[in-house]
Amino acid sequence: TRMRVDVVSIFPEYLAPLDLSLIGRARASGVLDLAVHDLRTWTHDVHRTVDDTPYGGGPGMVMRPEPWGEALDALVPVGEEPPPRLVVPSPAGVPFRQALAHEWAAERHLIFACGRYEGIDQRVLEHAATRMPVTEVSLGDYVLFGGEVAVLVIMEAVTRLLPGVLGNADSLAEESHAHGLLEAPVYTKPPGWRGHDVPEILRSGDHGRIARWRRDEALVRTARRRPDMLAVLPATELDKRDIAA
Ligand SMILES: N#Cc1c(-c2ccc3ccn(Cc4ccncc4)c3c2)n[nH]c1N
Repeated sequence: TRMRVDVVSIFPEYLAPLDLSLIGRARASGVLDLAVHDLRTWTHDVHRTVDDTPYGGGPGMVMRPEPWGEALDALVPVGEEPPPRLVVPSPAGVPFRQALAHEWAAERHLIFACGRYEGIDQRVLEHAATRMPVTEVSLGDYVLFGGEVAVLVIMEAVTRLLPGVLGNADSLAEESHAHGLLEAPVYTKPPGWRGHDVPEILRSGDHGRIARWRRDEALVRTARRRPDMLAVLPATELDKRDIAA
């Protein structure tokens, strides 16, 4: 197996979609070995308590450190080399981007800690960092209820980069971000649909002109929707299209 992934959550059923489609195939093909664990496995009281009131006051509850400590003890064999990476989705995390997906696709073992409530006692991450690399990561500037959906997103972005998971046709989708622009629009049959026609050029068979048309469309879209992406393009890319303002 190329990669082992452990996910710990108080809502393990939230991760059920990881059994489906591409990720299901990656697991069946043996390239990905995934296990989802219920954090309450590592509680010992009759109510299986995972949360408590926050020191310093404030609204909501905080996840207790003890169950997380025992969960990580159980999931990280002593002396595992290289150590797993602990990924903790959090509103206070670093932005999750394709570069991180590529980095994490090269890991042998990932452990995802799904928080709920107001988050996980920070000492869990501090203690884990003495044994393994720890990354607090955020999907974006909006507020979720917990880390589970972030793990679904991250697992999709990482799994599709594992060898053999993408058919070569899909891998082109990955390429298209390589030029640092948004993708051009896509079309398929029928050529005319509800009065809307496919751009003639795409049916011309002139692959040079089609490539240019797609790049122009990608640039226009990027300029309109993500000007921030253009700001970081190497100048040569802009000069190529003589659109430098
Ligand atoms: N990744 C990611 C996220 C989260 C996120 C992730 C984990 C947890 C655990 C608990 N919460 C709820 C909460 C806690 C504190 N402040 C606000 C909300 C989470 C939110 N919100 N937005 C993102 N982009």
